[in-house]
Amino acid sequence: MLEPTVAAIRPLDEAAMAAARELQGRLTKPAGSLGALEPLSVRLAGLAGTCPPPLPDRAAVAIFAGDHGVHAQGVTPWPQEVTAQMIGNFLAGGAVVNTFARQAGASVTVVDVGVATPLSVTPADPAARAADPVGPPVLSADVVATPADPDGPRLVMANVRAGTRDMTVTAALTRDEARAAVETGIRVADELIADGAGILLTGDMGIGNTTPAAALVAAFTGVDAAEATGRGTGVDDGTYARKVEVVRAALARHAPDPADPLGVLAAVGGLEHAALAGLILGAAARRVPVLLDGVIAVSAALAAAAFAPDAVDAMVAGHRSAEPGATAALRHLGLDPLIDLGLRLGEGTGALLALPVVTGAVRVLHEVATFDSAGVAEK
Ligand SMILES: Cc1cc2ncn([C@H]3O[C@H](COP(=O)(O)O)[C@@H](O)[C@H]3O)c2cc1C
Ligand SMILES: O=C(O)c1cccnc1
Repeated sequence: MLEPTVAAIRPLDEAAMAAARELQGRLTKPAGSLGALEPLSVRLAGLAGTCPPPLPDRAAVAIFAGDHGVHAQGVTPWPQEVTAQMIGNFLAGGAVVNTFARQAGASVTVVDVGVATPLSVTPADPAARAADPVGPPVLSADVVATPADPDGPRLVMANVRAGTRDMTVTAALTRDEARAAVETGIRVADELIADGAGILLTGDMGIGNTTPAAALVAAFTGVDAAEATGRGTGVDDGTYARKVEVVRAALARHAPDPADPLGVLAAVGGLEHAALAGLILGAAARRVPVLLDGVIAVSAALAAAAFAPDAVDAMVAGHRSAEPGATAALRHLGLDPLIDLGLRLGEGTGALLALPVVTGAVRVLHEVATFDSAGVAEK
């Protein structure tokens, strides 16, 4: 599934981009006055292969959740169980991502791709659902399916393994495990797009996951561990110094080759990072834009770009995370984030806040009058 998906990722459509540039020049506004929205609208036309491109409606955020063996190195103050507990919160609608998703009108799909704590949700079946109509929406499927409440958050059970191994001791994943996670992400993208999603948004949950994110950024961009590593959930000075050394030690142990993205993900990645790389590849192959969240997302985007350089054309950087590794990754990808609010939460929150900007960029091409049609004089 990985290889055909990578092979399906093609360059942007030049004719559609030329049409979008030409249309931008005829709309009733000074040329260039919409700043970054103009090249974004042109790129999305090139991605869709048509001008105007479809409105990015029926937005879907996919939150990939996983745990991390490197948690044992004391890289975060939070207990590992919080990953599973937050999944319960996502399904109950109580997390920040749920609030922003409701505001944006986006669906929320949580994917357990590698949580270590057994989830305290029972796989739903229609009979159980009917008996408990107000219980949390749960699914038992390794693909996205329609839950009893089609508008509520849903869970996809696709656990590859119960957390990664400690990357300072051994490779976090085998190549087969990394591939299984990437292919889960591709499948989730396929299912969400088949369900009608016009744009995918990346989300993540995994206590400790800013540490593998930093290692991925260093491996793919070549920046030093200190430049790639941030304070995550807010670690103290001692923990931060240890975290930098953990990233440095993992890179020294594995010497990951950036030309072998599956090898990098296996050595120092996380299951949610690998699945996010797959989601991005799946979206790019189907020529649907993917709106990136914070440092976990952009570290996964580096892997996706290493698999398929043209996948970058499908990526929109939602925001600039406060994590320094995010800035290093965005620079490497050549992406400018749409908003910069000092967020450092993850879950998909920054991507959701940026969604109206993307929609606005496209809606302009659909709705704004031309100088000709509106009878407005040109300069
Ligand atoms: C309550 C809570 C909710 C979160 N939502 C996202 N994260 C974010 O913080 C974690 C990464 O930070 P670190 O590497 O420092 O552990 C991930 O779970 C990420 O999704 C959360 C973290 C916590 C504690
Ligand atoms: O940038 C992020 O996504 C992020 C930052 C800190 C903690 N968790 C996620």
